[in-house]
Amino acid sequence: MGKWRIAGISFDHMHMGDLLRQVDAHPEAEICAIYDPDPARMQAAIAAFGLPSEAVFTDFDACMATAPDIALLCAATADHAAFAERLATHGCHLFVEKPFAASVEDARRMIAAMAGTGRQMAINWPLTWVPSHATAKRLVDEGTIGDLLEVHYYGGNRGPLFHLADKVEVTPEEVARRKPDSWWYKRASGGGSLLDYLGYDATLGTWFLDGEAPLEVACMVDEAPGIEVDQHSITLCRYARGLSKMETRWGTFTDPWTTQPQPTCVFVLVGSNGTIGSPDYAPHVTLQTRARPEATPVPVDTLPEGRRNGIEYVLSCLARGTPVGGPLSPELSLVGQRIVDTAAASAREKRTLPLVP
Ligand SMILES: OC[C@H]1O[C@](O)(CO)[C@@H](O)[C@@H]1O
Repeated sequence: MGKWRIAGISFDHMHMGDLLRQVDAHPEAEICAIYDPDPARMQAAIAAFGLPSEAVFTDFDACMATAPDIALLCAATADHAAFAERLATHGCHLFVEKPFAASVEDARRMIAAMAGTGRQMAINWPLTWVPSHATAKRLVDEGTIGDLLEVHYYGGNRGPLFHLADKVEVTPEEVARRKPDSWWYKRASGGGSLLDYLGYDATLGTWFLDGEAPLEVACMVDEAPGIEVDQHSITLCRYARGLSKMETRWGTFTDPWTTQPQPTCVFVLVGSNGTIGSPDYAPHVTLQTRARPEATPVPVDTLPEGRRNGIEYVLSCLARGTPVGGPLSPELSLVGQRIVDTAAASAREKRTLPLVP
């Protein structure tokens, strides 16, 4: 078989540049087309990957006429469902960059659109491929900390406009210039830290908990004057096994991939026989067990080929004809989306709510 032909649809989310880099680096894949209504937003990718003008489109249908095997979707969150419905008619697999959707209803529209096409949909959560979190999941699955009882997460960054693809930094002056027009700060586009980040915590949390869903959810968001979206949210989830909490923040003191801020961006997993601390991008996780209660660093695993990033993983599943699993599966991501929707409703109504169906 020839190479997987992959089209990049929409450059709203800066991760399009990172995903195209993963495609470009993959020996069995090639970028066949990119699409965005605004040519300026595609310039960096055109230059980085030497894309010819025939592969660059400002018209969606013309782009899809290249008949890609896989479409990568990096649209504003509120546009995921409409794009998925259009893409599903083109017979390609769909790779959606996080988050899943703006609502459970939209997520189910996406699942319904892809059902019966014979093609797969994957929702990529990049933190899945961070070695510390993958190592934490392995340790949980191996029973190292006994039964998992609590998941705690603090996640975020200085704000979505402070970096571009490849984590290229943007100056505070440029951030201030872009902020008034940016989709990230518009409610109707699916902006805000809760929609951007809670899906991470909720979906990876559900992965650590082997798919178990909470019973009820309570959430509070900040209300900054002059900003219509939240930049900080704290969510409590009551599971049959106890309480977990998930916090999202745009406005961390530093970006965790440059210098870990305080509070640390981290998953803390508490089990019946131990605990694991897994900071984003850390070279080791910290393990406590009953036999060895002192905090012990465990070097992170080297992720094997096929599991080093979302593109590698999805291509390896497609090559083997197996369904995508873990956090990338629509089933698990839908549980995360149900937590996100319940949290958003809880914050609006200022009360605890049962998990939405
Ligand atoms: O907050 C904006 C974006 O920044 C990241 O943390 C890293 O690129 C993404 O996961 C998030 O969607």
